[in-house]
Amino acid sequence: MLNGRTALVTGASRGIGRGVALGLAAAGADVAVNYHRPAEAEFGRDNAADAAGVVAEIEALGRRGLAVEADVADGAAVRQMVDTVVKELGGLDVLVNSAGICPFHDFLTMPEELWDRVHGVNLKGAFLCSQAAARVMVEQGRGGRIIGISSISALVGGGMQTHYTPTKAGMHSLMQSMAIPLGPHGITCNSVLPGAIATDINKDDWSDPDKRAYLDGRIPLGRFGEPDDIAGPVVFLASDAARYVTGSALLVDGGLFVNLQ
Ligand SMILES: NC(=O)C1=CN([C@@H]2O[C@H](COP(=O)(O)OP(=O)(O)OC[C@H]3O[C@@H](n4cnc5c(N)ncnc54)[C@H](O)[C@@H]3O)[C@@H](O)[C@H]2O)C=CC1
Ligand SMILES: C[C@H](O)[C@@H]1OC(=O)[C@H](O)[C@@H]1O
Repeated sequence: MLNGRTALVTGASRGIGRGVALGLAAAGADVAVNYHRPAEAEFGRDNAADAAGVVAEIEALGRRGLAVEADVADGAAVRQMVDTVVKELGGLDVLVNSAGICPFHDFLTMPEELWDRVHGVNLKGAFLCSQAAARVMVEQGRGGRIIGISSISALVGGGMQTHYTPTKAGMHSLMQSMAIPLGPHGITCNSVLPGAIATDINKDDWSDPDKRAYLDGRIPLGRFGEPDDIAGPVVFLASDAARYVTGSALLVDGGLFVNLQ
């Protein structure tokens, strides 16, 4: 479905970003894997090594892969990253904004700096990457696809996520508004809204057996999601099959949202 296309996935060293990157490669795309070097290791991981591993998996699928380092909240680094992707892989057709953080925190004691950090990565980062990618796509003149990994949390609240859920609602709103100026260029902009997907972002929160049991009991399909469950919907939105889909949201949550009682 994506033969001959080139994609960039942000935050693709692990989790949903990695799953999406591999799904895009399996569908025929060459894929750039964005990673960043945080001040302190995230979940004890080596992001550069993890990103190199994802590139090796992409190459094992017969596609070209490229690891590109950039903090998505840093505009100059983002623009340099996009330039590198175009130079090394020959163009850019698909951008998936997956980079994101969600350190759970109480609202009343939340420091302003944490709000700024979460918004910088999750929302400003998506704006910076989308703007840099769209500039290339417009110049290329062959259309394009921009996909934001929003969340079920764009639709409902989280008591320990008052800094986070607005960024997920904002991700979807950003895609909706970008769809308007980019439509005449054949560039579609859509959101995917995952539910509860087993990745590092949830590792601490789901270590509470009661929380895990609560969520598990609310999912009609009877299991937590995996990153692979997000790859297929993203491949669809990135493909020609979704050529008339823009400004839309695709909820991918196993039924979690609708199952109130
Ligand atoms: N896991 C879940 O249940 C859900 C996750 N999401 C969203 O999915 C996206 C991916 O999250 P997960 O894969 O679950 O988490 P994860 O923690 O496994 O992966 C997050 C990725 O973003 C990268 N990242 C963090 N800060 C960055 C920065 N400044 N620059 C570049 N990369 C950065 C991390 O290094 C990592 O590769 C996030 O946007 C999150 O909000 C949405 C709904 C549910
Ligand atoms: C971090 C959360 O546990 C995860 O990310 C989201 O967007 C949803 O709230 C998931 O539960």
